[in-house]
Amino acid sequence: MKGVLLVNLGSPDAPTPEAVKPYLDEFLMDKYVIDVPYLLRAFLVRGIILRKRPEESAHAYQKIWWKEGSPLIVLSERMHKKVQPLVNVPVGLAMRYGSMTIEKGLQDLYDQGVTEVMLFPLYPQYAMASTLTIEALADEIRKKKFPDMKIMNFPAFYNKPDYINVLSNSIKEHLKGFEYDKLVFSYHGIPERHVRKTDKTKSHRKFVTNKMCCEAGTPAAEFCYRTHCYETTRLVVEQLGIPENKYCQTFQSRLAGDKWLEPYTDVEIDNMPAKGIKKIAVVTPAFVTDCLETLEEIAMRAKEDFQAKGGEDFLAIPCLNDDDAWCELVGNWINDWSKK
Ligand SMILES: C=CC1=C(C)c2cc3[nH]c(cc4nc(cc5[nH]c(cc1n2)c(C)c5CCC(=O)O)C(CCC(=O)O)=C4C)c(C)c3C=C
Ligand SMILES: [Fe+2]
Ligand SMILES: [Fe+2]
Repeated sequence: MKGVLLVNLGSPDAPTPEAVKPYLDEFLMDKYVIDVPYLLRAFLVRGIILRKRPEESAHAYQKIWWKEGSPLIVLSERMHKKVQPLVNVPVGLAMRYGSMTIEKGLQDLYDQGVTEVMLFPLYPQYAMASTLTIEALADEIRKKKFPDMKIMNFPAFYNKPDYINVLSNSIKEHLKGFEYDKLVFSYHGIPERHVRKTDKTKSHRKFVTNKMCCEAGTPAAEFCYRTHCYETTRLVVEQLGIPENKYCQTFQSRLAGDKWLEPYTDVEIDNMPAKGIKKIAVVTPAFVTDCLETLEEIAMRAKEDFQAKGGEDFLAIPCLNDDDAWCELVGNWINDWSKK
């Protein structure tokens, strides 16, 4: 029997330093996230980052936490609940980090008689810190615990016309009645090195801000997160007919240290009021679910910084979350696969 496992990133169990610390430890000790040799990673993460970060992150989580729990988990569960009745195969939900593990998700499907799983990372664009780490862990668990199970990885959907359609319609709906000088497409950042690592053609060398690093549709672009982001932006902008001077693309949530993809969201947004850009809307298409990075970093912190610099109107566009059209689309993709 076929079945599906939807996988999102995960959250700590509570917005406290005690709960955030082990969560961040699991997250940042992942070799696909901080991709340096184990001893150096342990020194960076446990010796430096985890000394202060759990306190700071817990404080940020407290600002966005809901009565029912982490927004990312609650919204993923709502989406899961809407998708299940639309399809004829069991659908599970798991998180890459935290207590809703991929192992439990696979076990649950296995117990229902599922032997063929479609693994569905809830990320439109491919990155080793998001998609690949899910695929690698699921395969590791399969080999150890479910050797007779088959796993098929649902590919990145950053340019699928039906996804672009749903995303564009959602953006259009949220922009209704909002006059803006600039629509900012802000994607989660990654170190530039990650793009080079996943490029099997090894043709990525220099990155020039705001210029493509590889051509969409070529082998170099197959696993290029940066080009996937540019493609999502290009296709949405094309569908909505947004002129070139009315939008820009940036990357958020960088950690100190390496060179991350540019331009940086915080720097760009801070500089906008001085350039006369006083009304902005921000959309975050690297996330299908609202989370710390959209609700706190963008809708709170970026907004405050923008207004402190003289910005007037700021609209944070919600992610697709449990939007009906989005859930229907995921249901359609599952049905297309399960009927094959
Ligand atoms: C080296 C560090 C990180 C990389 C690379 C990275 C890539 C990456 N992350 C997401 C999605 C999410 N990240 C979230 C939080 C978050 N991300 C990092 C670090 C890296 N992410 C940290 C340390 C944190 C924790 C919070 C903090 O301390 O600031 C979240 C939100 C989780 C939540 O509970 O709400 C998401 C979602 C993607 C898609 C990605 C690569 C493309
Ligand atoms: Fe992240
Ligand atoms: Fe590229």
